[in-house]
Amino acid sequence: MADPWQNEYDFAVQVARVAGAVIRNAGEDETKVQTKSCAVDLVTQTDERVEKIIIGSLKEQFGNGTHCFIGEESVAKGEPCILTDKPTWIIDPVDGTTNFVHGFPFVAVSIAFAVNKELEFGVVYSCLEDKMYKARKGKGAFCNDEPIKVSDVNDINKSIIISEHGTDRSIEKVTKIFSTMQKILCIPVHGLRGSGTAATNMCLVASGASEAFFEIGIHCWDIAAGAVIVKEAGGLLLDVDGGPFDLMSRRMVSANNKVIADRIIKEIEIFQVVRDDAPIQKK
Ligand SMILES: O=P(O)(O)O[C@H]1[C@H](O)[C@@H](O)[C@H](O)[C@H](O)[C@@H]1O
Ligand SMILES: [Mg+2]
Repeated sequence: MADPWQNEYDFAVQVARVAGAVIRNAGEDETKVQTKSCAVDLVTQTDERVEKIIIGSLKEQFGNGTHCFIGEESVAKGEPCILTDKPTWIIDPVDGTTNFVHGFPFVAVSIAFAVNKELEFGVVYSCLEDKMYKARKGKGAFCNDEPIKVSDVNDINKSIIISEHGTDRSIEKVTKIFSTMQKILCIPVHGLRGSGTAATNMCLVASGASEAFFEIGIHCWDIAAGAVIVKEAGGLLLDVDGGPFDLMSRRMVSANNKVIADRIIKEIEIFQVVRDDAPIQKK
């Protein structure tokens, strides 16, 4: 049988490359900051422009009305964030907006595609490094067309773990986040890292540079593409309580193997976040 989503996959790679070039070439004016949910949740003209370019091209190519779109900036403007069974594109035009604004050199375009609520492929273009990560369900994961795989480290004491502190600065959440990081650091692990972009963090796990990345408070567009890439590189995804991974829950552990994942999960202090697909008035 012909591969049903190959055109979509190939096109997503092309669009991500175009989007990455727009980000790389953004002028000073296009890095001027506005804020969204709070003073440290940043957005620029570039985030909005790149999302329009991506969704515009996808609609032009596959625009017979059958495809749905969940994009970070569209959702910020009130579009629904509901994953249905329909073919759905899940897009973060600029993952690592804070990095982008500051010239901190990790910024990614993240494009995923789900059908029947199952992720079919993911593309993460780390555009300042010019690294194109991609994976298609059942077909392996690649960086710049070279196969990648997760690390084979089983010993937590020999691991590098990635986490992020996100944009919620309530003292209760920040305390839990740093308490978790302290406990993990003191296991001890070789190191704790964070690139400032969830999509890139997941690609670092997929390519074996880090054993695990976890975060509470990320959104589906930050991690959907990375989720396919980690899985196809031989890794796994779990909820922060060890249960099954739920893309809309804003909680995620991605790891090279179950031994490392379980050891990290033991230390995670969970706090409440509102699901991506919660009714808008409750957000
Ligand atoms: O908002 P963008 O798209 O830049 O993405 C987020 C990152 O991906 C998170 O890991 C990170 O923790 C932050 O929440 C950051 O906002
Ligand atoms: Mg993001």
